[in-house]
Amino acid sequence: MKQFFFKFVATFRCYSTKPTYHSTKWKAGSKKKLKSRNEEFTATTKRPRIKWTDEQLQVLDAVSTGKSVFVTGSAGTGKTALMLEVIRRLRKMYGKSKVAVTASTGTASCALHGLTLHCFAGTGIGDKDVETLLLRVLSNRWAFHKWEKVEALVIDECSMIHADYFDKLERIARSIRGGSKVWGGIQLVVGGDFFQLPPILPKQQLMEKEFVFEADCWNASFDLQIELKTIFRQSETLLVKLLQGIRRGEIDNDELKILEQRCNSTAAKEDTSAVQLFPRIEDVERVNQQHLLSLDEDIVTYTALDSGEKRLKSNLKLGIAPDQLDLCLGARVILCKNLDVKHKLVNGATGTIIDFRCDSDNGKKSIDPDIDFICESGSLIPVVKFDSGQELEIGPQTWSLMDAGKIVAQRKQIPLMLAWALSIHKSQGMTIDRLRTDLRRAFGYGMVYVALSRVKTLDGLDLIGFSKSKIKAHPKVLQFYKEHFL
Ligand SMILES: Nc1ncnc2c1ncn2[C@@H]1O[C@H](COP(=O)(O)OP(=O)(O)OP(=O)(O)O)[C@@H](O)[C@H]1O
Repeated sequence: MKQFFFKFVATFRCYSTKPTYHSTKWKAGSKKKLKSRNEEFTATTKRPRIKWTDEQLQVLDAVSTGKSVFVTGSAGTGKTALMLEVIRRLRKMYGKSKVAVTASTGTASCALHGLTLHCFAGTGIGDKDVETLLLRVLSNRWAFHKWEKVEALVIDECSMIHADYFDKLERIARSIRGGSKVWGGIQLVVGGDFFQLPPILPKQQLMEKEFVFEADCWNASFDLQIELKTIFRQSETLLVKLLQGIRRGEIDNDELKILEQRCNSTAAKEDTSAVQLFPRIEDVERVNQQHLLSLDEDIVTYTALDSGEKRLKSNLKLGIAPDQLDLCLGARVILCKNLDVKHKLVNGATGTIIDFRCDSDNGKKSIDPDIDFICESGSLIPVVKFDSGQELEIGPQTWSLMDAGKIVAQRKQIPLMLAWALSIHKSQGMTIDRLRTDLRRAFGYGMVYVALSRVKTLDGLDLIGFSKSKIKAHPKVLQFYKEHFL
């Protein structure tokens, strides 16, 4: 039986940028000598310099003076970029171990190198009453200790958190830490846009309160609630205006005509480099599998290698490298880890598999030896030609769940995913150059806005199954923004 020996792998610190898709077509050509191995790239990772806007500076100042802040804003206003700076400053203020970095989803928590909120809280999915959840935390030394000592709690993508769960966490924090202060005195920094995807409620669970801003403790939780207004992802005035209308569920006939012109363009249909977004995961898997099989090449399978504390391993499955990855020559892929920010080899960079190399081909073993356990077809390392032009062997990478500066669980896998299609849920937070989205099965609020707000230009957008009725903003969300930010 293959055995996995836990081995510490020095994980490099990457500045996590939001994924950006590049849609330049891969042109087949002569295979150039590979420029570098992954390891050589890791040293060059740098934090990009950002000139913060006045609104962003207001947030940073408030955070630096110990205030609790809620930051909202349209897609692409820099909420996550700001969160990364907030985290850096909080860590300077309190020390790394006293700042908990979390998000509502696995993907969002990975972008911040944090944990999911549920994982941090130690509550499980949080569906029990608060007394039961509190007992659960009290009997979990790890979780209890964290609640006791944390000074600042960062929560990103809060639009997907239930009001009820937020209230329960506040009660837990107060009970464990004592005193009468809201959240037991923890400084909160929460980010998200309620016009994007809402919380997913179990079918049988029709709750009176749904959005986290309806939580009883919401207003008392913050010293400052602020909406960022400057949009960075798009610069075309027309597109910005269009997206603002879609966000609020109101578009006029002229805007509708512009969107109808983006429907089913033949050029886009033929552009295989465009990323396809679907509301449902079944469609994503179907399209990716169809494309993979249509290439009629040998499939090479990679299975993730997990280690660490058992109760945390399930978190490794959320939003990062897949459990199983099937690749073949010609497969369209995206990177799901930052390898080198400076050279644009970042989470979300797209490319095509052009080769598989056996690690012993070049006479010396230089890629992680765990490739033997990950690759079922004999230590084959995929070679990707990125749309930016670079060719690179992609060896296994390590994802670590960190808590208070310590590694608590790890996954090793090839940092790639199939990229012909993605779910709209997965795309929240991404920037995509060339996008095709099939909205026929779109459901609920915010979905059309999330899908369309990924593109940077109107030219990069192709729509299928679009109709005005799919553009919907939740009345409670409209009311919340009217009360707080207009
Ligand atoms: N002050 C700034 N100046 C220039 N660019 C900025 C600034 N703030 C953020 N950005 C850039 O804007 C882009 C969008 O930022 P980011 O992804 O953080 O937005 P977001 O509000 O989190 O979007 P979404 O709601 O879709 O997740 C990123 O490329 C980011 O680096």
